[in-house]
Amino acid sequence: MIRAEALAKAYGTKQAVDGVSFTVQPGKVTGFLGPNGAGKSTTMRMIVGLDRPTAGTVTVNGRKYAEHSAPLREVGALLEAKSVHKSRSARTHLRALAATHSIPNSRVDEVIELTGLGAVARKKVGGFSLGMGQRLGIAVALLGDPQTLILDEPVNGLDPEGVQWVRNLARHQAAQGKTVFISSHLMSEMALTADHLIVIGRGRIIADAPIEQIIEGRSLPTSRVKTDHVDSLMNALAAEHVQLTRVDAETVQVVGLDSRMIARRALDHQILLHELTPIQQSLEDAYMSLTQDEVEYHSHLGNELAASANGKQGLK
Ligand SMILES: Nc1ncnc2c1ncn2[C@@H]1O[C@H](COP(=O)(O)OP(=O)(O)OP(=O)(O)O)[C@@H](O)[C@H]1O
Repeated sequence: MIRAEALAKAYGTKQAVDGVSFTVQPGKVTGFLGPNGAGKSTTMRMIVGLDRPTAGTVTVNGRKYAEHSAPLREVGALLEAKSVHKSRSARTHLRALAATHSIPNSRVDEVIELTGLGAVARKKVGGFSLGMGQRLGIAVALLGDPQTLILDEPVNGLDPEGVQWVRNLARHQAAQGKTVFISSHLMSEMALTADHLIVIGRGRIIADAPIEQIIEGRSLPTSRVKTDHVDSLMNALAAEHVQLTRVDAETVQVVGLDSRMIARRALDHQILLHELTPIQQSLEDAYMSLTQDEVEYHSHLGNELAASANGKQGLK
């Protein structure tokens, strides 16, 4: 279990992490999401003692990272900054790390196998692709068979097979009762991987809940309705909290009314509907709506693309 209490980090006048409190529970995959510069890496670095908090505390299984006698056996971490001698082979690197924690060479062979590095384990790390480097980072994280796994953007640079492999690995570790904390920009990936989400924006927690709750909590009911009497239907449904968009001559998208209420209003006004389809919001939509005020650098083009993608989704 990871517990942060009023954890904060300032770089000069920049408040990178602004007093966050959260708990990451064992037996689950917890996703750590947030826009660029939100404070994810800084938080993760503080968990493993690579950055010193300016205020607050963070513990892993009740102790600060540095207070664990064999940290590699307690916490395995893949963080963005890697310190690997480029002229060493992956195997030598892993063996050197294992030796510092009295981890047997047989475990080195196991993690090489587990991370699919078998074919390149004797090659120099300097020549590794980004994906191979990520796999080596994950092999290091797994070396001590730790109770807690912290992975910062683990799918960066991985091909689809690699992405699926990370997902299975995370789920498998959580199923064994381990604490798994993963940061990612890929909402769609988190939807498939995480049980619980902590969302951070500008150094503050903006959501901390099971994944379904985040999707449901942020989404207004949305439906696609077809009728031969679009104008009459739009008049019948019009209200301050309801958004109506005419999609084509017979289709309206309705946001802010559930489908039961739409059917009731149509019946009251004697309007025949020939389609009424509730549309599920994606995690991506929920995330965009949560973080829209928290992004450090807004991209207008990005927002327009997202809006048009959302519109398209509603029409599928
Ligand atoms: N060493 C540093 N010195 C100064 N500012 C820093 C340093 N490290 C991070 N920051 C700033 O702190 C804020 C949080 O950065 P951090 O890397 O933790 O965010 P992040 O959520 O991991 O972002 P990304 O997804 O882009 O990696 C950013 O504004 C960043 O510019």
